[in-house]
Amino acid sequence: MSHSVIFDKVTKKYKMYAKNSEKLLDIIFPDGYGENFYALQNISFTADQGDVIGVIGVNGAGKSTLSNLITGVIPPTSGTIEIKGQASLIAIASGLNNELTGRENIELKCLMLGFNKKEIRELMPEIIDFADIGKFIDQPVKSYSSGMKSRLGFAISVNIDPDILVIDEALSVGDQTFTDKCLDKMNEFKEKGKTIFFISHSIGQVKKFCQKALWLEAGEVKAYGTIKEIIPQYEKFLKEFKALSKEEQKNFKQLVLEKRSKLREYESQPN
Ligand SMILES: Nc1ncnc2c1ncn2[C@@H]1O[C@H](COP(=O)(O)OP(=O)(O)OP(=O)(O)O)[C@@H](O)[C@H]1O
Repeated sequence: MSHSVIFDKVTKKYKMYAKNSEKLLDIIFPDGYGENFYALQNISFTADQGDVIGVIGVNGAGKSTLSNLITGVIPPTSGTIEIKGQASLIAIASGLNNELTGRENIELKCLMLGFNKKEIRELMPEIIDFADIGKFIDQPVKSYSSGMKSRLGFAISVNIDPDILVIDEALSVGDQTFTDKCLDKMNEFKEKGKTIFFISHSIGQVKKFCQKALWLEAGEVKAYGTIKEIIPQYEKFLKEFKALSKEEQKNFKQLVLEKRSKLREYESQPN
């Protein structure tokens, strides 16, 4: 069966409250309290079978929100997400229960994905071998380093053979040997025609691994196309962005949001 991911005008809104009491008041008087914050706004794109897409954008652009939406960890506020095939998220500590051991987490995730006990017994050694975290596999996840969590998350996700794989910064932690092992596995997936979303701050890795790029900026799609089209534009942007002071970088997102809101106001005015 072929698989794809279709986002149609997807928005994820969060409410921000200055005080906890405002949060309570908002339950009693909906929309009277708190400030709307759009982590993603009006996102539309299609990813087909075999697409390997690098999701790029500066801190806070909305990359992790997008990966959580694709994998169903969070629901959209509005718009529709159509996922054909089984998506699996690889993110540091994603879906791992801190109180359970590594082994128990493997069982839990596999059960949630519909595997039976026999299938889990067969998968278990492969996953443990890939994670390669030694005796820690029988320790609670709360005692793991972020590298170990990433190893376990990656090992579970790739060994359950999903159709759609979302890799959220998994390769930014861990040693080179593990990174190489992950890249090998990802290349294997690529050859099998899986759909892969690769969320990364490393332009080098995106260029090496992906054919397409989805550039998010302040919660919207700035551009979506081939690596050849998008990366030179993004590199130009990043060069200027990095030349800003930390304070200016922080203000940048606000400036983009203000400009966008002004443009929308202008567009909605009658001629
Ligand atoms: N649960 C939440 N409540 C409120 N705001 C949130 C929540 N989750 C994310 N956000 C906000 O949404 C925006 C997008 O966050 P997201 O983590 O998706 O960005 P990102 O591109 O993955 O950033 P980074 O590269 O730093 O990981 C940020 O401004 C973040 O503060």
